[in-house]
Amino acid sequence: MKIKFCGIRRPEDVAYMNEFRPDYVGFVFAGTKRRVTPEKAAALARLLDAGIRKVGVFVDEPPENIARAVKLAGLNVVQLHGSETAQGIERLRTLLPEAEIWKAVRVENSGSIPHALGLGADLLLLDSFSVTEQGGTGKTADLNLIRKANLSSPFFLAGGLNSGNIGPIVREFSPYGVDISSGIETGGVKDRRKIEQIMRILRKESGKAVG
Ligand SMILES: O=C(O)c1ccccc1N[C@@H]1O[C@H](COP(=O)(O)O)[C@@H](O)[C@H]1O
Repeated sequence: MKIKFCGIRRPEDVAYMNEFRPDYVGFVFAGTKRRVTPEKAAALARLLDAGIRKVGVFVDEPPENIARAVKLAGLNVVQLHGSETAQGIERLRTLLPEAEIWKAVRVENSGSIPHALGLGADLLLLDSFSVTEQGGTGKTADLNLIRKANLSSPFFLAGGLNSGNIGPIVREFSPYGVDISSGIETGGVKDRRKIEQIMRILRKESGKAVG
């Protein structure tokens, strides 16, 4: 099972990533408290272990701006967390033929996942829905809707995952990967102890069932 830690924005956060080595780290380019500029992401990316893949999180950003950030910071994956369309994704593929494209689904109702499956992304990332925020909410996704969707393609699971709930959730859903942001923070900043704790749980779970 792949592990992504999101919302990296300080050199200390990069040091924690290099120590615990998730598969992916995410830089948030949307206008939230975790936002970094492409230049800042590039500076942090230079400190990151070369074996960790870099994800850029964007919300309804024009494809040309996304392409600029990807090239500047050397990102491997684009995570689209807004209401992006199939045409937007097609345009991104033309601009960034090498990048993986993930579509985040803020799971609101039974139509959310089927709609996203038709957009042509490489992978879906299932997150919680909120009227006021577009991601990084710390709120658990609607697991009943995810259960009912019975997805047959690999997906990332996100939304309020933390050391208290992640074990049973990954056991039930066997996601391709998990994405955690709020659950490894204390007082709005990444917390080394929480990262260590969650890595311990995920390594144990991977050894057990998820592979
Ligand atoms: O983290 C953010 O601030 C953010 C802002 C806008 C869009 C997405 C964002 N993060 C993504 O949100 C999910 C869930 O995060 P959490 O664990 O519930 O805090 C995750 O995929 C982040 O990449």
